[in-house]
Amino acid sequence: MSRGGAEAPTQPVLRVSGLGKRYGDAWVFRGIELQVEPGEFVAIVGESGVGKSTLLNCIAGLDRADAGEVTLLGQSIAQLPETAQAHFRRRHLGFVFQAFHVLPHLSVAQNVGLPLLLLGTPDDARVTQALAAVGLEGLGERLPQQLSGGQLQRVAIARALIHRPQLILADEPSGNLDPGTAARVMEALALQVEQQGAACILVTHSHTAAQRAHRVLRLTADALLGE
Ligand SMILES: Nc1ncnc2c1ncn2[C@@H]1O[C@H](COP(=O)(O)OP(=O)(O)OP(=O)(O)O)[C@@H](O)[C@H]1O
Repeated sequence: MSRGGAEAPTQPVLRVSGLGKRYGDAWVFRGIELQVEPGEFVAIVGESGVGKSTLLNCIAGLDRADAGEVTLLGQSIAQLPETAQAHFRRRHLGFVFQAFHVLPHLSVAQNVGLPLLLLGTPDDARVTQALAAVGLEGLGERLPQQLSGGQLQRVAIARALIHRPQLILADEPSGNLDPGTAARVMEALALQVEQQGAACILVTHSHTAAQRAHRVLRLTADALLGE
């Protein structure tokens, strides 16, 4: 809190303006506007194929938008040199992919600890904590092939949260999970939002998962509409 009674203005974690993506002449979406504040949990829903994963990928810079701008923590990402973009993403973003992208030759603990290692701040105690938070205590020494699909999904979530990113992008993180495990995974995401003040954008088909969010937005070809 600032002195003199006035609250310091908070900067949005994410601002998306006029965002568009096309393949050839066909636009997947365009004119997308979105602002997400620290501590906000936003769910994005919409029909299959409407472009939810593509939107998330454009926000993360994993896919190049064809129109508009993405501003993360006040920084227009496209204006940074490529290596600075990669570092910025590594530091501030946590991404849970639909396909887990777990590295097969690293142990579960090494996979989860990788973001910290890449940032030059390895921390085994935090890895142990992160595994426990998603119900994988004691499984750190295993290889990914020795885990079930639902357990792998939780490895991906622990890895996305371990460096306490300011923006978490989660693409169907509870898609392959039984209802109990899905609830636990959503709890881990919600905790990160509440306790660390992170912002989270969740793409989901699950009504139950969307209920955890503060705002539910429906993606159409030319807007994100409040539900
Ligand atoms: N490389 C590509 N070339 C052409 N079209 C593509 C390509 N990749 C994706 N698309 C199209 O872009 C659209 C958006 O796909 P996307 O995966 O973002 O949708 P989604 O809303 O996440 O779908 P789902 O809910 O089924 O996961 C789809 O219609 C898809 O066919």
